[in-house]
Amino acid sequence: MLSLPPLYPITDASLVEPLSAQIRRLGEAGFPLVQFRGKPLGAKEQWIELRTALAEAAANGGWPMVCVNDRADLALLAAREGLVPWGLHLGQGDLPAAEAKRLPGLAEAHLGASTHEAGEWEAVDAACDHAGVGPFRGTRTKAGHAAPIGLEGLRAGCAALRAQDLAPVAIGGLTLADAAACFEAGAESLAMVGEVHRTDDPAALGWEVQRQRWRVRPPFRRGQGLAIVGGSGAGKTTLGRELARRLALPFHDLDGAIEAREGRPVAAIFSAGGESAFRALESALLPDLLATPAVVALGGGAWESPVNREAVRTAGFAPLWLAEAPARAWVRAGQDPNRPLAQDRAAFMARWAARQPAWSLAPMALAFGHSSRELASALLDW
Ligand SMILES: Nc1ncnc2c1ncn2[C@@H]1O[C@H](COP(=O)(O)OP(=O)(O)O)[C@@H](O)[C@H]1O
Ligand SMILES: O=C(O)C1=C[C@@H](OP(=O)(O)O)[C@@H](O)[C@H](O)C1
Ligand SMILES: [Mg+2]
Repeated sequence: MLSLPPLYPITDASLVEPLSAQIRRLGEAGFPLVQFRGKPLGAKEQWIELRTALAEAAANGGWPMVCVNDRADLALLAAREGLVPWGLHLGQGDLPAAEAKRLPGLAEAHLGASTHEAGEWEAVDAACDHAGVGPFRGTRTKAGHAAPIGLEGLRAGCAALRAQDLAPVAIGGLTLADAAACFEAGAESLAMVGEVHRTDDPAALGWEVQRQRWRVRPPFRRGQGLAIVGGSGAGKTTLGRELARRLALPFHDLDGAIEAREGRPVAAIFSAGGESAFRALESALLPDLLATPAVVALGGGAWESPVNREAVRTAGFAPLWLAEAPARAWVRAGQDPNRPLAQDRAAFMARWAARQPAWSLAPMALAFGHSSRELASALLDW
């Protein structure tokens, strides 16, 4: 099943703040995925805002990922400009997902559907990998919506979607107080419009919703090995060491193991043999670190290799994507002399954007500005 963030914010076109500014602000707050919903604005304004948002995200490591609501035409236009959105969310009356998938540039886009009742829950277009289930309750952000489904409807909808391997997204007037019940009912993610724009601290809201999800569905089992993946400077090594200490498991840093084996720093390995020499060492050493349960922090590029991903999977380790905002990671890792691929900001961001689809295969952990210690506590609070 597709891995989604616990909280999925949606833009609100009734606000004074332009949609592109909302997306930038939510990305900076730490949200990896935001839905661009431009209704009821006209096509011209929606297009300007969408293009601005996607261009800004592209220059910032592909963060946040943007899912376009309704407008396959605008998603297509964006793709034609090389600004392929993360996904496209289609309502019952919009272009069918299977047709949208045929549009040039959108073959890889994540397609979502809106579902409101039995019948729709069981018959989602096979081109989709996630779907909204709602409305949970009546909401003022959407006029003329379907009847509220409540907790029982949500439970039935989520079960039907999960049976089709679709990630269920609860939607419709949700607040923080609903989070635990919605996750218990089977939601993978909570989509919010009102609550996320009402609060003056969306990061705190995102953090609390994430805690609720982890309490209901821990991201790994006790005793199970953990493989932390994500970009350079995300905090993988720091979090990994902290988690291992608390779990009383050994800690291995893949870069550290390589340096110990080679007797020289990462930068020296890169300057002597280039990136390919370093990648060969990563793949050769990783299986040793996965031999017994441990917390393993991978380097920023290690998860790109299908061989390494398979090694983690066959070892029974739980992968965890430490999904940090790349701008924040750059402040920490940028121009570190021992991180050869973190020297030029534009190259760092382009690499981040290219790697994000692979990282996002793993369940994510979001820091929202919290320390590694706080993140470790939240991850183990079950
Ligand atoms: N959650 C965090 N908040 C603030 N600083 C952090 C956090 N996690 C890591 N750091 C700091 O950022 C730098 C990079 O962290 P590191 O663990 O080496 O990242 P990675 O292994 O993902 O490249 C370190 O100086 C570390 O102390
Ligand atoms: O991004 C990358 O490809 C790299 C990241 C580094 O690890 P961190 O993610 O711990 O910085 C290290 O493996 C090497 O410099 C290459
Ligand atoms: Mg590291």
